[in-house]
Parts: sequence; C-alpha cells; structure tokens
Amino acid sequence: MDFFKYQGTGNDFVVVDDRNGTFPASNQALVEQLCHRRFGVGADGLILLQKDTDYDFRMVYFNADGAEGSMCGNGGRCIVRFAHDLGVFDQEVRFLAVDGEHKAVVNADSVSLKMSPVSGIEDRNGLTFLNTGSPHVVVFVDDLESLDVVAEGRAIRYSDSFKPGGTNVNFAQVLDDKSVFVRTYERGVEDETYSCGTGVTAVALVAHQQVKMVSPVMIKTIGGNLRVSFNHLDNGGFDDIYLIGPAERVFAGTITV
Ligand SMILES: N[C@H](CCC[C@H](N)C(=O)O)C(=O)O
Repeated sequence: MDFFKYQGTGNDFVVVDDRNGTFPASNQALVEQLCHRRFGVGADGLILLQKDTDYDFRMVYFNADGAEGSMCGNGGRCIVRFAHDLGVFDQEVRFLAVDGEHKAVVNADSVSLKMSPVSGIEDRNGLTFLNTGSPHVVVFVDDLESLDVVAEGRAIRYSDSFKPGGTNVNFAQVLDDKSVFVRTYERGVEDETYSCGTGVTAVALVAHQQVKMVSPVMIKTIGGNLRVSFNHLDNGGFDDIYLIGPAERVFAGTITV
C-alpha cells in the first residue's frame, strides 16, 4: 500500500489515498502500528482521503492510538495539501470531516482552513473548556518553557470533569499583544505534540475573551507558527474561524501489509 507523510508545524501524519475504499479502517492495531515511531512509519495520526458524493473529498482521521479521533486542524490542512498535490482541486476546496463541512484555500506556502463555528467558552470546575471540533482545555501560564506539559496535561486529561471522553490540554503564554506561545498535551497521542491545530484555535478564541487579543492572533508552537482569525458573535460564540499556516509533504513510501 502506498502512503505519504505530511506535516503541519510539526504535527505529523501518515496519509493514504483511500478513494477506492480499501483501507482496513476498522483495524485499530494496524493504524496504531503504522503511527508507532519505532515499529512503524511514525506519526501523531493517520488520515484517509476518501471519496464523497457531495464534497470534493472526505477526511477520516485516526489518532496515533488507532481510534478514530475528533477533528484535527493540522491534519485538515495536511489532507488539503495532499488533495491539492493529487490534483483533486485547483485553489479552493470543500470537504467533509467528522465535525461537518470545511472549506480551505491553498497557497504556495500555507493552507487556510475554515474551522467549525464554536458555540461558546465554558468554565468547567475552574478550567476553561471549549470545543473547536475537538475538546480543549486552555490554561494560561507565566513560564511555558519550563512547564512539565505531559504531567500537568495528563492530570487534566484524565480528571473527573472530562470523563469519559477526556480532553486535549493546551498551555499558553502571552508573548505580546498579538501573539501567544502554545504547548499541547494531545488526547489519543497521550503525549505532547509539536503543534495542535484545533488546540491553537481554542487558545486564540480564549485569548480574545480573557486577554482581549484581537483577530488575527499569532501563535508560536514548538513546530512553527500559525495564525488564527475569527469573528466573535454577540451570543458568545465564534464563526468565520480560519487556521492558517504551512502544511507539506515529507516523503512517500510503500507499506508492506
Ligand atoms: N492534532 C489535532 C487534534 C487531534 C485531536 C485529537 N487529539 C482528539 O482529541 O481526538 C489538531 O491539529 O487539531
């Protein structure tokens, strides 16, 4: 089976053209093995590009643990770049993911992905929580460099407030009046990743609400820079949310299964 490796700000994915629908998607052990960094290709997740009758394509996303995940923002940008590389569309595309319709625009060095509208930001037992296609907690800290993201993130991810599904956990430090540094503990990878697209989207919206940052918010992650623009609605929700940044092919190969 042919596969490709893509990365978006260091969030990396095994990507498969499954337009013929033959990938064994219910084989969780296979997906987990392909994502394993010692026994497999190595990735934070695996994405299938499938056919859809009403859209240009359909995105099916699995976390590194092999289970189908909720929406993945960086993965969305990568699958858009992949579809563009395959010649599925020219510049603008409309596709279906687990959280519904997405539109995207491709440029030479960036992919702009329209995210699902967000209904609001809630306080859950003292923690700021919102769903940007995936569930996210956002915690602002003063010294992100030295924070133990895995230990602190894991404690929140498995805490009673977020059972049974759990949550992704983002730690953010304000850098100046328009930029934030973000580190994320990702559910389903069960580790810190270099960047999380739905996570930095969540941070930008919370930064607007809590720190009065205006759109677009510039985000620094370990794997590079992203930009999030949005429109704040009177009812506390957000729409016209765009996640913008690089997404590129790293290599192509063949898996023997
Ligand atoms: N890395 C992804 C998030 C994956 C979400 C996953 N960890 C889950 O909660 O199922 C992103 O760029 O948005």
